Amino acid sequence: MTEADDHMDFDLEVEPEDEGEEALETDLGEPCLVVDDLNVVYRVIGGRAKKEAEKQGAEVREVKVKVPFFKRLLQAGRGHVGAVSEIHAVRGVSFTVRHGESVGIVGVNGSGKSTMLRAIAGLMPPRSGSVHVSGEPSLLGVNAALMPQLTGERNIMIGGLALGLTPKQVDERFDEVVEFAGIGDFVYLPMKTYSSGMGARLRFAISSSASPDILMIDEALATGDAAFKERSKARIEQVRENAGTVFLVSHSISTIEAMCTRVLWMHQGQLVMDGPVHEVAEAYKDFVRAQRPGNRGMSPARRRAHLRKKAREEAEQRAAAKAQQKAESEAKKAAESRA
Ligand SMILES: Nc1ncnc2c1ncn2[C@@H]1O[C@H](COP(=O)(O)OP(=O)(O)OP(=O)(O)O)[C@@H](O)[C@H]1O
Repeated sequence: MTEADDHMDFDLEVEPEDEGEEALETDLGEPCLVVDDLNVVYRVIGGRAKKEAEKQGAEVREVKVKVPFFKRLLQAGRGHVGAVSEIHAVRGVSFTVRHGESVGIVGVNGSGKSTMLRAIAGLMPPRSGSVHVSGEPSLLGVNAALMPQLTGERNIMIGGLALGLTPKQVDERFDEVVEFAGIGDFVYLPMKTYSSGMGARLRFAISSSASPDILMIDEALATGDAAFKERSKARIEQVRENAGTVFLVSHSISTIEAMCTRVLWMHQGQLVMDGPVHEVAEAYKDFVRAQRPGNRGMSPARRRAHLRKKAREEAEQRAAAKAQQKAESEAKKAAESRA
């Protein structure tokens, strides 16, 4: 992958453990989350974050910050801190989610997936728009509470308490959380000594231990082996059966297909598609393939011709299927009238 392509690190391969797997359909309840015209903006100083965001296609603009006269006097001779820019990470996103839904979020690097989850969890104030949640949004609440300098053991207690469990309930679930995270005796060491995968798995294990109303999983599943994924899937189904809602951000489309019923596709901070898992997954895969270096070289005219040909083929397939259906139903009617 070249540097220019490194924001496209998604995975279209079907993982062996995801082969043929689909999320269970459950009865959907009342809406539990309404995101209404959400806009989230980061303010950054200096050029690095700005450049990175521009490379990822985010909307970036320089802002003029008025420095009061006395501050300018105080800073005189100290050099300036650099230009201030605003990165518009989430742009006018609206959707509603019902109890029991399992929602995947896809999009290339920097498309705003994590920022949106952070805003839903109340960790990022929106610039405008609103998020209405009924119930307790989990994971990130726990993330905020955890402390890297403390042992996994202490963090399980802190995280459990943050999720509303009593100390006795945390004690009862301790072994299960450690086993789920697969971190063994590391649980007695400070979390800052963990690999990023171990940390992510422990956070997921803690967050899902209290059957939260809304469970948010940001890439944690990518850090586990097949057995961890299997345990996660069972945990996700359990949360949904208790009418909870699951959000899953993943770069692995097969993980999303195996675990979600609905997908939101974000691009450059905007919601470009929201629909049933297979519909959005197919459209996203097409987009990813078209972005691959070989295909990106296609001239606009050739790409248009390619898309026209594809649309024609699909229309022909649909017409053939319809004709066959009609012929079958006429044959059936004829057979019935003969009988
Ligand atoms: N803490 C931050 N400060 C400034 N800009 C940020 C910060 N976090 C994210 N951004 C910028 O906001 C935009 C959206 O980033 P975000 O991390 O939400 O995207 P993402 O889709 O989750 O990406 P990835 O798949 O790489 O995790 C990007 O342009 C990113 O550079």
